[in-house]
Amino acid sequence: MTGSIEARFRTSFQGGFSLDVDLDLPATGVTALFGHSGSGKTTTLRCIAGLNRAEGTLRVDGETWQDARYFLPVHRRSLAYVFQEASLFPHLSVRQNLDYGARRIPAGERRIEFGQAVDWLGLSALLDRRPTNLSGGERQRVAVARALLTSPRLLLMDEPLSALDHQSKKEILPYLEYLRDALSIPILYVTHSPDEVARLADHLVVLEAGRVLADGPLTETLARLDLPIRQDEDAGVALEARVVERDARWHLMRVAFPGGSLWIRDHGEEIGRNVRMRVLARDVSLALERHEESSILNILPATVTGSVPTDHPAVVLTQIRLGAPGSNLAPPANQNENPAWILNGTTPLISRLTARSSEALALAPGKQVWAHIKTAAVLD
Ligand SMILES: Nc1ncnc2c1ncn2[C@@H]1O[C@H](COP(=O)(O)OP(=O)(O)OP(=O)(O)O)[C@@H](O)[C@H]1O
Repeated sequence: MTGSIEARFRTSFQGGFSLDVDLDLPATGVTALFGHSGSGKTTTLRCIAGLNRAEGTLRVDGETWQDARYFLPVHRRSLAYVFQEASLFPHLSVRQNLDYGARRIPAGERRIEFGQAVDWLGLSALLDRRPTNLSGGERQRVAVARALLTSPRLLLMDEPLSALDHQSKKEILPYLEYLRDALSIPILYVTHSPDEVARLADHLVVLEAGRVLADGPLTETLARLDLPIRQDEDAGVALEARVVERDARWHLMRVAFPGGSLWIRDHGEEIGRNVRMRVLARDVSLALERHEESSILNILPATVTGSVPTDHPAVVLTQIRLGAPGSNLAPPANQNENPAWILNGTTPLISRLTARSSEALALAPGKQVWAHIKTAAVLD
């Protein structure tokens, strides 16, 4: 794949850490850089910003910012950087802080106008306030708006929520989701929060010890069984689905995605809207039969694609693919799978089950199964 950001860097520090990454990242949406502390996330962003002078190549949208003979200095790189703590001018009002961002760009080159940034980040009621009178979440919203007013071609965010409490994170996330969908520029977003990855990312890069362990679309990468991101109790997959049907009597809505669809609690979105959902491995069980008498509403045909042990010998994680080509399970009789409600393609899920069940069902790659999905949550 040739993305809009091609970044290859090699650098090492006294103390032993070395970074060696080779990334092709998409032109739009949020790419999360995820990894444990010290894996090289911030160093990668700093290399992109030109704050660290690594060996390598950087091309953004076809324009070379760095190669063996050339190094575009930091201040000439069309990017904005949002840090953990908003660094606003305390003696200026919110409006003046925002103007400061906008002033750096000649009027003819502005791609994002003042009013638009204020709207996107919900700042109109705060414009005359001083940063010291704002909450941490509000300050971060101002910092993001100020960054956007520099009309960057690339937005870098380094753990922008990690200094905020739970409530402030909850309040700011919808703004970031909105930006992800509204902006036509790529956002590189450093985090070590799996929740933020699931909510915000479209593309996921996993770093470990300065190397790229994985680099791919969100759902596929979260479903990989060989990455540290899946280690904890909350292993699962995040996916984008479309609301296709509503059952008003039972307060349910059906959401469709490549290879399947699910009935979930009605969340109020209109038909045709996209929602982001998480399906946790512990909510997916596997069976060789479609248990019609089960209380479980969502039973989908799938194919086993892999399995790994976990930290506990009783438990394994199994990867399946919904709607896998070649599935020879009979289509469900009644309520579930009208082909019109399934988008083309396949979706991977992870199931958490006991090693005993896995052996009893003789689960192995290629085996056709029924996935019983107990619950799936819309992320908000
Ligand atoms: N200027 C420097 N000189 C020496 N070592 C450095 C320098 N900058 C970073 N390092 C080291 O490089 C490694 C990677 O650091 P980096 O900040 O990129 O990690 P990170 O994944 O962003 O971590 P965190 O999640 O804790 O922010 C760390 O071991 C760090 O100590």
